[in-house]
Amino acid sequence: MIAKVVVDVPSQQTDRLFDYRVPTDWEDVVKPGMRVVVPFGPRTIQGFVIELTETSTHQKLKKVIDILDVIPVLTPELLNLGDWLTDETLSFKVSAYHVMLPAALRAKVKKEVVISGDRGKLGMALQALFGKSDRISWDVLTKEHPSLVRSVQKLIQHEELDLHYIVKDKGNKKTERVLSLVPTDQTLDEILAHVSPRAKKQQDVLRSLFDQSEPVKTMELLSKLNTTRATLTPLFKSGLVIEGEQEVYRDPTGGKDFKQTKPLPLTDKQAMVIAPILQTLEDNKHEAFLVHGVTGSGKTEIYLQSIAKTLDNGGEAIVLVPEIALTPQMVDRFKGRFGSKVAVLHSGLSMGEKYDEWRKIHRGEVKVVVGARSAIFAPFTNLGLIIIDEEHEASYKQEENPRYHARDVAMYRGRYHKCPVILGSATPALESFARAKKGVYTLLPLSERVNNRPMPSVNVIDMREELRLGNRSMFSTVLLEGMQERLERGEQTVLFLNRRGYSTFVMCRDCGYVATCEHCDISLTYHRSHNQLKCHYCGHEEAMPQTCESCGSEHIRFFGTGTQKVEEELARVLPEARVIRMDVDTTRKKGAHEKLLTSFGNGQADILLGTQMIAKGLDFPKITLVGVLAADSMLHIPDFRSSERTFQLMEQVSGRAGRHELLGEVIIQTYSPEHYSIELVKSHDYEAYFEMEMRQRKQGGYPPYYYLTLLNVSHPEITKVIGVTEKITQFLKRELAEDTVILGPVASPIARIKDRYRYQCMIKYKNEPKLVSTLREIQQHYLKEMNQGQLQISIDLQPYLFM
Ligand SMILES: Nc1ncnc2c1ncn2[C@@H]1O[C@H](COP(=O)(O)OP(=O)(O)OP(=O)(O)O)[C@@H](O)[C@H]1O
Ligand SMILES: [Zn+2]
Ligand SMILES: [Zn+2]
Repeated sequence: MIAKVVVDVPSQQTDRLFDYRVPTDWEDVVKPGMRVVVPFGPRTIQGFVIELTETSTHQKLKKVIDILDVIPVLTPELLNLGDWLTDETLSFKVSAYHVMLPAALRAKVKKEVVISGDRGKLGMALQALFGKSDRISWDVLTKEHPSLVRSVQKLIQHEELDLHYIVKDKGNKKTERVLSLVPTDQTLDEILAHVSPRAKKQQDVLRSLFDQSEPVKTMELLSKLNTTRATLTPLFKSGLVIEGEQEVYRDPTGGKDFKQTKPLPLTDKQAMVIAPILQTLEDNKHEAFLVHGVTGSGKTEIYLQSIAKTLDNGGEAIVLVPEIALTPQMVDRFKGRFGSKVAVLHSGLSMGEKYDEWRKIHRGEVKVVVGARSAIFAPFTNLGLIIIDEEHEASYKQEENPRYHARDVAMYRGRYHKCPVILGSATPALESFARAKKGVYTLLPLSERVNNRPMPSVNVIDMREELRLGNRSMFSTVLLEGMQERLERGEQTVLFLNRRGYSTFVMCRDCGYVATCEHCDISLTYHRSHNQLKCHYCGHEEAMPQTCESCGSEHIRFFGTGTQKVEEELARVLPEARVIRMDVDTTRKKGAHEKLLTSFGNGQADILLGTQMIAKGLDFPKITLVGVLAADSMLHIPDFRSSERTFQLMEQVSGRAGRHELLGEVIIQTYSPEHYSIELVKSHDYEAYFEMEMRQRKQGGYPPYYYLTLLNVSHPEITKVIGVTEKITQFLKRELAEDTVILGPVASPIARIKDRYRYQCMIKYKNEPKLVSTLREIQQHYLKEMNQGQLQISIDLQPYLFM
């Protein structure tokens, strides 16, 4: 038997299948989707078995050296998906498979086969191999007793044996020690007779264990009986008690209890929206829905009840939430409804915790996954529903290879499993809403808040006018009065500072010199806590200069507004207000995010001040005022989506106000009050915004009217970068269709990062059948230079970042 293997070397030359002979003993063991170890040149490396065949066109095949899994880590569906992903994103096959798996599986792992059931079921040969021990090394098994692997695999499937991973790094599974009596048919009195009647504690241990059918945690028993390990030693010696290890799942929610919630009776509007979704679940068919529901319209309850129906049908569900919105409050809503059937995957988990969550999915122990982007690859085999909340979020696009969008993967899996995909948002991506209008997605509008609670009123303040009236503070008069009022009434304020593209840079007031990073063409950010300047691209740090580097003036100051500065200003103008600040600096510690939010929810603060991370998911009844400082800071980023992002963010932030009984008010401070992306937030009119923005996109030739591809070239030498980009542009112009637009070569908006110059070229097209093959040709042409030299060419077929 021949295994066709993708080896773990992400490069162009190795991006194909290699044939290896499967040792006869393992012909029944090896399955597609398993990881194996194979010889490759002088080394041995990991690989994925993709296919098994009987024949090979090659003579003299090398053999598979080791197998790393007993149950394939990639299902047949995921193997196909990997193929598709490779084509869609022009990435290497092995990168596509790796993105679907937890990082812990990449680490070098020692494994042990451990007896978890009845020793008697093992058969003679295995019993002999285990001897008195309850475990054997996987290496010893596969290297010295390859013929026993098949029976071990079967026994693992029947849960008589278990495979334990001993990872040296953090991906380790946690185990705890457990005690049990050595099986015997003696009565309790007979067992007790083995120890001295004066050894009370030993007797207590035996008595406690006698009543138990399951092993008991050592630590718990010792503390319950108020004794120490010394008590156990004679019991081990006399062979009455044995100690083993049992896997404990690390609990990413910290062992917190969840209040069980019941489905709410749906409002009429919610009922209308959920009906067609339930129907497709009933019919087992694929359909894509776009739930366009204003903030606070009860989208989450619709998700919850759709999931409940899916589980009733025996299916599984994936819920994607943007990383930033994967707040404890959000997770609680799913755990509260579905309890231990829910696994949670997000970047805050350690490698080991992620691995544990993934294993629960792989073993079918959970039915629902709530997670960020990569949770879309959850290895469910009976997927019944996929939900993407806040579907407009840019974080659903991965910005490294494979550069996939989770929405596309969701549609692929939805078609494969014949199940519905729900996209939900108050402010859908322009592309999605356009598709819904064309009927590609079924549009389900929810235009009112639950129980007809009004949308918050929005007041746009022109900060230029404030300045003219002599107000130099960062708070407009209206906002300051608004916050004062909330303080008096015991209500809460959320202050949002839009930091994207607007950092605290250092500038000389005399000559206008701006401190920039010496490796990157980007201004340095001032960090007050260490009085330091930091580059957010390469991490370079330097001390805050005393004098201007360019003219020597001492009038060098930092500009712009950071959360710390706002906090200081608040302390000055509203000294009695209790403020919680949430930004990268205050939430770095694990659990800090949750702590801050909980104390705000408990009313321990009057003002919550923060960046993007407070824009979503907050649902607190006492928030009646939302203030936005510098709404337009993002508008000037050179990106055709900057206006769309501004509108989406303003709507999201506004949505935090007045979600319950109390009325909400929003105050937006801006220097561009007339811009439609800010103006239209006043009326919360998404459709009007959509029409305006679509006109702009049509004019500029941007999505959804055109498709885009972005090619980025970088190298330490500028002449090299320009030369290569120029050649590529010429080639593209020759090869691609007449009406395809090719822009470039131009310097990237950030023209240098980490001492590498960056140039780009953009392709705009409507229909370009030759695109992928042409791009592959370019990759092939520069193959050697990219592998051996300093040249990098990255290709993004669906760019979201233009820096
Ligand atoms: N049928 C219902 N009956 C009573 N209350 C409901 C119902 N559905 C939802 N709610 C409540 O209304 C509030 C808003 O609902 P939810 O958070 O689901 O809205 P959403 O559309 O997801 O909002 P956002 O997009 O702003 O996050 C919540 O407090 C929720 O508990
Ligand atoms: Zn830098
Ligand atoms: Zn100067």
